[in-house]
Amino acid sequence: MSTHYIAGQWQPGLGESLQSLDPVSQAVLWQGQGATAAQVDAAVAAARGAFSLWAAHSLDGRIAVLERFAACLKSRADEVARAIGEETGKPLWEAATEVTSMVNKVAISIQSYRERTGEKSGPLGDATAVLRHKPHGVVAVFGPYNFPGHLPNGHIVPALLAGNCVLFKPSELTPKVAELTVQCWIEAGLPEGVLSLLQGGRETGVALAGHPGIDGLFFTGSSRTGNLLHAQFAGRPDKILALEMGGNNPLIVDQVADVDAAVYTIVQSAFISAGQRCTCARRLLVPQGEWGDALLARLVQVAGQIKVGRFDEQPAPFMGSVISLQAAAQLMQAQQDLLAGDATALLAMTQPQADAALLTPGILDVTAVGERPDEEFFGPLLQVIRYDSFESAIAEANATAYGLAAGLLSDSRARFEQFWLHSRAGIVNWNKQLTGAASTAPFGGIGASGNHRASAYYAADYCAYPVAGLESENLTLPATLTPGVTL
Ligand SMILES: NC(=O)c1ccc[n+]([C@@H]2O[C@H](COP(=O)([O-])OP(=O)(O)OC[C@H]3O[C@@H](n4cnc5c(N)ncnc54)[C@H](O)[C@@H]3O)[C@@H](O)[C@H]2O)c1
Ligand SMILES: O=CCC[C@H](NC(=O)CCC(=O)O)C(=O)O
Repeated sequence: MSTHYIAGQWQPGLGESLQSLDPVSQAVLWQGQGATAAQVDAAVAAARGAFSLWAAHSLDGRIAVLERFAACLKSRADEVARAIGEETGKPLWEAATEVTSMVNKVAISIQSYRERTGEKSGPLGDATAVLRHKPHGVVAVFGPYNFPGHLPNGHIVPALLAGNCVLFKPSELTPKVAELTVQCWIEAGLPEGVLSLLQGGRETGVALAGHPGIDGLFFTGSSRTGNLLHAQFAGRPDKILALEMGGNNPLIVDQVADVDAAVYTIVQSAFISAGQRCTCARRLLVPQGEWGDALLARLVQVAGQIKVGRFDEQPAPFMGSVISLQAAAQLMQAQQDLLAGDATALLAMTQPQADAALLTPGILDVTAVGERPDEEFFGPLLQVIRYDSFESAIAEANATAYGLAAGLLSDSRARFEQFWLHSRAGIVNWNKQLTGAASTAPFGGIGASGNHRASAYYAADYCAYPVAGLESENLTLPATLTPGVTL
């Protein structure tokens, strides 16, 4: 069984049994065994062995491999999109956009590498001041399930471009997409050992994160896991750790002229990917009063008509399933807990079939809930909070330990400027949906959402370290010697 790719060879796993399931039909899509600590050791050793040659490759040589990878993905786009749809449940149209993002990541990373971590030099006295960048060495990449192709790719592409060797541990819920991605790297001609694929869950993750042979770890996933990794890396300033984590993202609605535009933007913010994007709006802040009541009535009407269905259903649904029956059950429980604590269902989230992870959009008014949980409910469950002044809406928006994305829908520039000044988040949008961030911009959050190492366009920054130097072709005595030295 080809489960792991280690030292240029596909090999079976020797660890825990793994299966990935179609979240709707529960059909088995992939099965194998996770990588053991010994297999992690072998992959780290292969990467260490491959590092100096890969780092010494010319930049053009590494770019050529990346471009062949992008070409392979393009030629297998339908197959990869289908695997994404099957494993995550997201509709095919959306899975296709994920593959496009993966392809585009290559050109964007090359541009970013040159701009942010390329070479610079200039005269300084009788020498040349030179700035170059070097790769860290061997880095681990941990991916989440919600973008099983695009998000690990957002670490892997810039890491390889900078000359690092990579140990890729995808989410245990999406091994098939990871396998297809690695097949493309192999087809692109990546030298042996430069990239390994280690499938597995927590056990494999723990073995890899704690391995003394890695120089860094680039993580995208939940704040819970990210915090564990942060604690594990404490006292290790020699290792680089980039954490891209979750959010409890606020979206403030001001009294705007175009109600339908507001409703559409809220739907795209809260319910795309069945609410399984780190940037999804979790808290909708709506003014008290008649205008706010009318906006919510329209939102409930539109959200109640959203088409939910299997990833390959035709006509296409807007929302697919959540990742698993377990995730669906947890979300249903979260809704029940909120309702038990004084929330009101404006539109109850439902699970129409007990044996499928399809959920319909849910909208709860939680204004009356005394102690609102500052938690990320990673699914189609939107919490509404009514506010009485714009200042109190901003305060409410900031009432979170997270700080990933925040947005404002308002016709007033002055209000946007006030919001921008006071909001605490790495992404601050105005009259645009919170989701769908551009790869040509940095992407990261503050607070519990990240550790100040933004990804996307700024991923180049954590993939290489700067080396500054003073250089001169000849060693010469300076014209004036310092006092007290005679030659
Ligand atoms: N900020 C971002 O860029 C971003 C992007 C996408 C998703 N996310 C977040 O990711 C979460 C959803 O993804 P998920 O559920 O797959 O995240 P997760 O934290 O459960 O898993 C992420 C990865 O960590 C591994 N892992 C889990 N426990 C581990 C441990 N104890 N030690 C080592 N590795 C471990 C998993 O196997 C997986 O590969 C959401 O919270 C979402 O907001 C953030
Ligand atoms: O689920 C979290 C990420 C969602 C996505 N963000 C990006 O794609 C950032 C750009 C990049 O990483 O290249 C979104 O905002 O929808």
